[in-house]
This record gives sequence, C-alpha cells and structure tokens, in this order.
Amino acid sequence: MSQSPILVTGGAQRLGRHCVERLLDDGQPVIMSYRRERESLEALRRRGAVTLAADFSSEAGIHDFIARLKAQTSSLRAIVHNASDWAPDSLDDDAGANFERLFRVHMQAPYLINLHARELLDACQEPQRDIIHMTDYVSQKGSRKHAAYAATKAGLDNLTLSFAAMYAPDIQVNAIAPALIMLGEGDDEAYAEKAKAKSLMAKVPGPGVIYQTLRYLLDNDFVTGAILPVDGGRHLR
Ligand SMILES: NC(=O)C1=CN([C@@H]2O[C@H](COP(=O)(O)OP(=O)(O)OC[C@H]3O[C@@H](n4cnc5c(N)ncnc54)[C@H](OP(=O)(O)O)[C@@H]3O)[C@@H](O)[C@H]2O)C=CC1
Ligand SMILES: Nc1nc2c(c(=O)[nH]1)N=C([C@H](O)[C@@H](O)CO)CN2
Repeated sequence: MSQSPILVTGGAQRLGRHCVERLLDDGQPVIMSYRRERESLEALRRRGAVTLAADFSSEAGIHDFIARLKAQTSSLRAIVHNASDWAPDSLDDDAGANFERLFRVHMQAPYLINLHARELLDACQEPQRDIIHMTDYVSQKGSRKHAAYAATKAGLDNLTLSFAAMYAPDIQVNAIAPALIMLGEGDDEAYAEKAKAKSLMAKVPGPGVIYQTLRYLLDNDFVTGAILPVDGGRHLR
C-alpha cells in the first residue's frame, strides 16, 4: 500500500523543519508549507519533500493554499499545524492588525484547513489518520507581553477539543503544548540562563522532544482530544 503524505505547515525552519527531516528519515512522504523562499529549502526538496508556498495572513491566502494542496495530493495521512508567529503585543495602531494576523495563522488557518482537507484525510487508506495542533504552554497561563499570541494559541487548544469530537473515530485530533524548546537566533546567554530556570528540568531541550511527541501521537490509535504538555515541568514553577 502506498503511503499518503503528511502535511507540515511552516516546515522551513526550526521545529517544523526538524520534524520534516525526521519524517523523511522514517521514509514518510511529506508536503510542507513555507512562507519565505530560502536556500535551505532546496535540501528538503532534494530529499523528496514537496514544498508549497503559503501565507496564512489572509483568508484568501488560506483558501489559495487549500486549493493548491488539493491539486497536489488526493489524500493525507496527517496534518501538523505548526506554522506560527511569536509576535509580541503591539502597543500602537498596529495592535488590532497584529491580533488579526495571529488569529489567522493560529486559528483560522487550522480551522479552514481541517474543514476543507477532511476529504483528503478520509481518502487515506492507512489504518490511522491524525491532525496535530502545535499550541503552547502559555495557552493556560497567559502572557504579559504576548497576550494576542497566547489567546490565539488557547483558541487552537479549544479547536483541538471540537475537532476531536467532530472527527472521531475516523480522525484523531490532538495538540502538543511546548514551553521553551529552542532559543531564538538573537537570544543571548543571559536570556538562555533565565529561560532555563523557568522549568523544573532547567534546560532547553531542542526539537527532538517535539518529534518524539509527534511520533507518539502518530503511532497511537487511542489518543484523541489530548493537549500534551512538553514543558519541562514549567507549569509547576
Ligand atoms: N520554539 C519554541 O521554543 C516553541 C515553539 N512553540 C510552537 O511550536 C511551533 C514551532 O515553533 P518554531 O519552530 O519556533 O516556529 P517558527 O517561529 O520558526 O515559525 C514556524 C514557521 O511558521 C511560518 N509562519 C509564520 N507566520 C506565517 C503565516 N502568516 N503564514 C504562513 N506561515 C507562517 C514561518 O514561515 P517563514 O519562516 O517562511 O516566514 C516559520 O518558518 C509553533 O507553532 C510555535 O508556536 C511553542 C512553544 C515554544
Ligand atoms: N512561532 C513561535 N512560537 C514560539 C516561539 C518561537 O520561536 N516561534 N518561541 C517561544 C519561546 O521559546 C517561549 O516558549 C519562551 O518562553 C514560544 N513560542
């Protein structure tokens, strides 16, 4: 039986790219979305990843991506909603536009893709079909500086519960809720030390722990509606 591809949105860098590479290592066909073309995409293309441009900052952009996704494949094994923008709150006239951008990428895109790509998951002939939402520990706690980000990630957590109930038993729908996994390019040692201290495990684990969690969900046919924390015990600090 030929394998249906797994869609990873925002797969061009960091956690998404790591998961794309590990899925390819496992012999899994992958379709990945990217927003900005870059040289590093060529290496993934050479490994067989199918890359589709996507900008989820408008509803039209989301529907345009869905149409190109349906033209690309007739089935999907899973969808990983990884695309995200960790934008801080804007304190000026851009506050509303910033909130809207985060709503679209974190909530409207997963919502519309889940609705319109269900037929692709249903067409998968393999025993299991999954939707995985990448959310965030801050969904449960809020954030003083990233309130719009946290709120829209909380909305994605809630969509996990709704789609799990809507799509059972044919499609499992779960979320992975990380805390600090990878530092940003501009983060200095002082930031890193302060960030490490926020979790009980006191480390920045790197993207391998996310692929382990993704693999667990893809290989388990009895988990749905779960929001799995991968936060080093930060919720207990
Ligand atoms: N890194 C961490 O420590 C943590 C990550 N998470 C979550 O894990 C996931 C992966 O994190 P990380 O790898 O750091 O993510 P990134 O910040 O690297 O973003 C992933 C990708 O999302 C794409 N993207 C952003 N906005 C849009 C948009 N409007 N339309 C289409 N694509 C878009 C970007 O594409 P491009 O680069 O092409 O512009 C980017 O490559 C995210 O959902 C994040 O919220 C949660 C907690 C901690
Ligand atoms: N899309 C992104 N979301 C998040 C990122 C990121 O780099 N891109 N980073 C974080 C931080 O690591 C945060 O967890 C530190 O406390 C959160 N979300």
